Amino acid sequence: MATIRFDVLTLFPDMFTGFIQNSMIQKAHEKGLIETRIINFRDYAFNKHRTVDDIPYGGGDGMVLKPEPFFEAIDDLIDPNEEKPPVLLMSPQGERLTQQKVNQLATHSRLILLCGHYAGFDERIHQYVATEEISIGDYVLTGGELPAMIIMDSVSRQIPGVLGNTLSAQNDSFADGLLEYPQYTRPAEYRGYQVPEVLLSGHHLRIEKWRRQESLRRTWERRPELLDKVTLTEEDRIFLRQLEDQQGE
Ligand SMILES: CN1CCN(c2ccccc2CNc2ccc(C(N)=O)cn2)CC1
Repeated sequence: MATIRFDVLTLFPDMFTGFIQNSMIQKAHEKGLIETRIINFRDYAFNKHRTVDDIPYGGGDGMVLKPEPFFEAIDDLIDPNEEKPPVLLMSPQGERLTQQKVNQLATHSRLILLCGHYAGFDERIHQYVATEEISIGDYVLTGGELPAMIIMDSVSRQIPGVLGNTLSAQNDSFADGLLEYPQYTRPAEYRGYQVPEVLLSGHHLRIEKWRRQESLRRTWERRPELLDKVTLTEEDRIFLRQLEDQQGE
């Protein structure tokens, strides 16, 4: 029994082959934790020429995705007696994707993702097919396929058992709201560039402290607005005050 299933409606199913085969999703597939169905919504364009798009009413450039294929596909995918799963429309006008949103999406057993192209979707798809709209960021893409893969990747990571060591999903920086601390590996010195001594010390408490402080420092330097949402210990506050004092100098 898969713990989550992704149904993706797209005109470019081949875009997903490499992504699915070369990611942890493949292993999760084999473990039966994740199922994916990539569906070409042109298969649901039952008009004579199987067209999925048409010119916009009111004039203007570009082509708009017709409602029919999406309504027909959803009717085929969703059993009317079942509770309707989230139908996510990937668009620049959507709610910004955050780790919190990802975690919430991961609680569902099924997600349907709508990938648009051309000039976008007929509004009736937004209104009556999609249950919510998601944007991966404030920039324009040619289609919703990459945003759909981002949803699949980020949500899959939150499914227990998908990542080998479940700890790594919980320890993700965004899980505690801070940016990730610096990582190092061998050699300890390379072209004169040294790995911080503390990491070679084997003192786990000192290493943990150093990592927490480096997460705080990096967040303070690059994304200070994230600090408002983080639960800080007294020790954290002391460290941040030191950073502020140093900046004052
Ligand atoms: C020139 N316009 C063509 C139509 N398009 C559009 C409009 C509506 C839905 C999907 C798309 C596909 N594009 C996306 C999709 C998502 C994102 C995101 N940020 O999540 C950015 N772009 C917007 C751009």
